Amino acid sequence: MNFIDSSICLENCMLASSSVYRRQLFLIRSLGGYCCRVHMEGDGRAMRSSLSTLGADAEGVMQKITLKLDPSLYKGQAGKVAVIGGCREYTGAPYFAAISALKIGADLSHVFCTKDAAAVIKSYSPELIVHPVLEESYSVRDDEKATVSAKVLGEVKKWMERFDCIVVGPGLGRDPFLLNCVSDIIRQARDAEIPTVIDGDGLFLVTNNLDLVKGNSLAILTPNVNEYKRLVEKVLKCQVNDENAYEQLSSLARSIGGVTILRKGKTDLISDGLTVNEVSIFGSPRRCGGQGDILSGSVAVFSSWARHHLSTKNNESSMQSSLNPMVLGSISGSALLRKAASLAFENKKRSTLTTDIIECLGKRIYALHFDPVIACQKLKRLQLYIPNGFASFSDMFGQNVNDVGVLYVGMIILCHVGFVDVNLKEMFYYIKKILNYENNPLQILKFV
Ligand SMILES: NC(=O)C1=CN([C@@H]2O[C@H](COP(=O)(O)OP(=O)(O)OC[C@H]3O[C@@H](n4cnc5c(N)ncnc54)[C@H](OP(=O)(O)O)[C@@H]3O)[C@@H](O)[C@H]2O)[C@@H](O)CC1
Ligand SMILES: Nc1ncnc2c1ncn2[C@@H]1O[C@H](COP(=O)(O)OP(=O)(O)OP(=O)(O)O)[C@@H](O)[C@H]1O
Repeated sequence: MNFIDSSICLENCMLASSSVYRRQLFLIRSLGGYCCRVHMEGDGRAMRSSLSTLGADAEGVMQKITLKLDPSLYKGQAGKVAVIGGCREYTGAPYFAAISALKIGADLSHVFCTKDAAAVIKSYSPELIVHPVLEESYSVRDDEKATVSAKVLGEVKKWMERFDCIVVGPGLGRDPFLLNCVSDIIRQARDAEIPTVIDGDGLFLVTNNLDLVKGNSLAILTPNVNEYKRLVEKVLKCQVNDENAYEQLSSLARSIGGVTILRKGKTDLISDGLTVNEVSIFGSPRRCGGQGDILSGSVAVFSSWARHHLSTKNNESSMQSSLNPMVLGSISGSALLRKAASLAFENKKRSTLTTDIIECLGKRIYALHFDPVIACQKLKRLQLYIPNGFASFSDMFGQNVNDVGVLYVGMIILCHVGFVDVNLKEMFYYIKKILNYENNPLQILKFV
């Protein structure tokens, strides 16, 4: 009997000893990885597994893959995404997904929806590029269907290759004619090798037509509790088994040919069939509708950035190719949504709505770029400006130098991330980061 500390949930030892496994483990850790403890029995089967993931680790992944703001970039290089969704009933969902992508940092965000939904979505935001191209059965005669369907596909095709990622499903509805057209769009994206996040009614569609995603490693499915249940029943022909959640998820992803699945819930679980990762950062106790839509928009942006990040690390190219950008994008999207939801809840409590969470996305991304080196430089500079700062702090608070130092760092951190956006728990996380930095001025402070 042995324990393996890994980011991979395995069904047999052969996989555990594979070079792919070891590479993934090494690389995920070097990206700020997370820890999954799988309990292996003598015959190599994973009998019981428990994951322990630190929020900060998922944040580390997010921080590494987040595209740096760079003056040499031109419009579009930070990401172009499209949401395929929005019908008579649902206009909020595609808006939430598309606007979240923009707020996180994508340059352009498109929505392909029905004519009924388009005017409404445009009225929510002038930032979105809205294409009123989808049709529902009620607006198309039977004899027109083939022509209309070809026209819809043609309209989307004109744009498809420009996108870094598409999200299919938020607020799509379940009209059979519309879903038929969307099936063609999913095939088109696959042919063009465009990463595709499938959410909401898109999952209803692919669960009944698995061939649409089977074997597509650029597809990410983001099922909620109902959608996951339907997928498990359809693919694995059994019930959801939470005792065996990691193995079941991994087996589901493998059965659909290596797609990435982000199983949403109290803890988000992410698997591409080879690895299982969890994100359990504290989010919000509010379960208002639309949070899954924010997630799908976020995952789209982060997956694009992860692909970019891995493709530009030339010196490590052979190793980097072992990492799945879809998994990294899913981890990051989940972490960001949860952190934004937690901040929104701090401000709005029970009245927290999806739009409040969206407003917190940017602040959360900004807080990510906390750099202990820069913070320490600022700290040193501040000492020059307030030469008696430490003494006066001591006088004021009657505390010893270490406490004063911590307060001092706390002040800098608060300045750095913008006073209101850091809760106490996070402040300690940042302070810890500074203390771990070898040139930190607190080393000097200890001797003052
Ligand atoms: N503000 C907005 O615009 C928002 C819009 N949203 C959008 O709503 C859509 C559905 O997403 P959701 O997450 O409510 O679906 P989910 O939990 O699987 O189903 C719950 C129950 O409802 C039922 N059911 C659903 N659709 C049905 C249909 N057309 N016709 C009949 N039954 C249907 C379903 O039944 P079942 O599938 O089990 O038969 C289950 O029992 C999706 O497009 C999403 O993006 C959300 O993002 C929230 C914010
Ligand atoms: N019990 C929970 N505790 C904390 N966070 C949760 C919980 N359940 C879901 N979440 C978070 O909310 C996000 C959305 O999950 P949810 O299950 O609400 O999706 P959804 O039903 O598809 O959403 P939507 O209303 O947009 O359709 C998930 O990524 C997850 O991080």
